[in-house]
Amino acid sequence: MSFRNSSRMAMKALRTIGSRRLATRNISVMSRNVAASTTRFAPRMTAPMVQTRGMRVMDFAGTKENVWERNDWPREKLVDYFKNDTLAIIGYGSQGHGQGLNARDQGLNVVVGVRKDGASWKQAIEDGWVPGKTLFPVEEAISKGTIIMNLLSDAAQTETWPQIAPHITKGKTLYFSHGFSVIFKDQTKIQPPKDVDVILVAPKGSGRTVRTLFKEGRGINSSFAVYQDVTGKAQEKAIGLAVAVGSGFIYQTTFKKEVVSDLVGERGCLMGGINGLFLAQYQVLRERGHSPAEAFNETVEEATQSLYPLIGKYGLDYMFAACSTTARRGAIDWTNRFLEANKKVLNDLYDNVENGNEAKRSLAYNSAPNYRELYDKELEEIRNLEIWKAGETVRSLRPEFNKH
Ligand SMILES: NC(=O)C1=CN([C@@H]2O[C@H](COP(=O)(O)OP(=O)(O)OC[C@H]3O[C@@H](n4cnc5c(N)ncnc54)[C@H](OP(=O)(O)O)[C@@H]3O)[C@@H](O)[C@H]2O)C=CC1
Ligand SMILES: CC[C@](O)(C(C)=O)C(=O)O
Ligand SMILES: [Mg+2]
Ligand SMILES: [Mg+2]
Repeated sequence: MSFRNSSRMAMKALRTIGSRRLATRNISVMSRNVAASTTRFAPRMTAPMVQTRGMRVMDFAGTKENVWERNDWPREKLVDYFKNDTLAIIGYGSQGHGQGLNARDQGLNVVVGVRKDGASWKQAIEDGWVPGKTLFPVEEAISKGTIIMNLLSDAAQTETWPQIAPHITKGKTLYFSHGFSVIFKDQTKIQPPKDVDVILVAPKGSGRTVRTLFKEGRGINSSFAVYQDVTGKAQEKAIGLAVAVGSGFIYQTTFKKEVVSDLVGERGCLMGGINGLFLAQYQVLRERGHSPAEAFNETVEEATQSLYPLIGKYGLDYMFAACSTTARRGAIDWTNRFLEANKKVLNDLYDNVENGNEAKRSLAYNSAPNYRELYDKELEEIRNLEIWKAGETVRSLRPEFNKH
């Protein structure tokens, strides 16, 4: 069987995976297919080492970590567990929208709290939240909620805390999707009351993806953490809420570790780093006489359309194996140069996250009343860079946009 056929079959097999049980069965079929030409690059699955109710201890490359999964929280159990609760989603940005709609679709009691007549208020109405019934100004929503899910922007959490705090009364649960407000409390002044559970569920992906994966019947990976456990139920509640808002697998962390890794990740590989690397390569190719289309195809289009999805599905070794021996030789040889250069930058970044400099910058910038316009201006500048203008044209040629 040719490599192309075997990898196509492997892709198809992966797409059909609907549950862990199905995956376990399919994986051996898939491995056989891929093995025909790339024996050492067949996808592997790690079996759970221990299975107690609801929690698995998994071996991650030699380190054991606990993982919870949504299969242990079927919808009936969720509805029963939270039957006396009202989830108050405060803020309706990317996460408020994804988490709120998912929890509502799971059958839980959910209300949304945002500034009246702001952009989020209007969006919430479009998504079917009803003013006076399920959509309220922030303080009113908090007064109705038993689980207060603070999904305002991190800067707005600081700004609104003096108004919000008095409504976080004994017996309620305070929920965040980021360790930011609590960990950088020297700057945010957010000190949760002592008599409430304080938990975190942080989806490891955009709120838009939280919603789309849920609608596809899948779930996003999320982290959870407990900062304060007054009831003795904080952990169980966090895991239940993680499932309610659309998580598939749920990993344990602390508020500190979540916020530090998150701020590093988004400034590094996920957003800032990749932007910098794309730009650097594109500029070098252009400065050395290559056309915009060639530079874009060789930098972004091939990455996102061909190679990175292979990493996502099967791992880096599989992607390397799918490329030429010429490419592999060069890629392996040049890795260390990039590793060394980037580790310096990433260590610098980590220090600036850990010492609070990044939090300070983010709070200052995002507290500006015109923060949206400021970003719009910067994003407009990015959109107009030659690399992304060239990208628009390259994308327009894709079959889905070019039907004739
Ligand atoms: N974006 C993501 O995918 C992820 C976000 N997170 C975390 O989730 C939380 C929410 O983030 P995200 O969904 O991106 O939301 P945003 O950062 O986009 O915040 C949007 C909400 O904040 C409100 N808001 C902004 N300023 C104010 C203010 N001064 N007073 C009242 N409300 C205000 C907006 O209301 P209005 O429309 O009225 O201005 C809007 O509802 C954050 O802690 C973030 O770090 C975690 C994982 C991923
Ligand atoms: C990568 C950006 C993120 O941390 C996220 C989507 O996880 C965010 O803060 O939006
Ligand atoms: Mg993140
Ligand atoms: Mg983040």
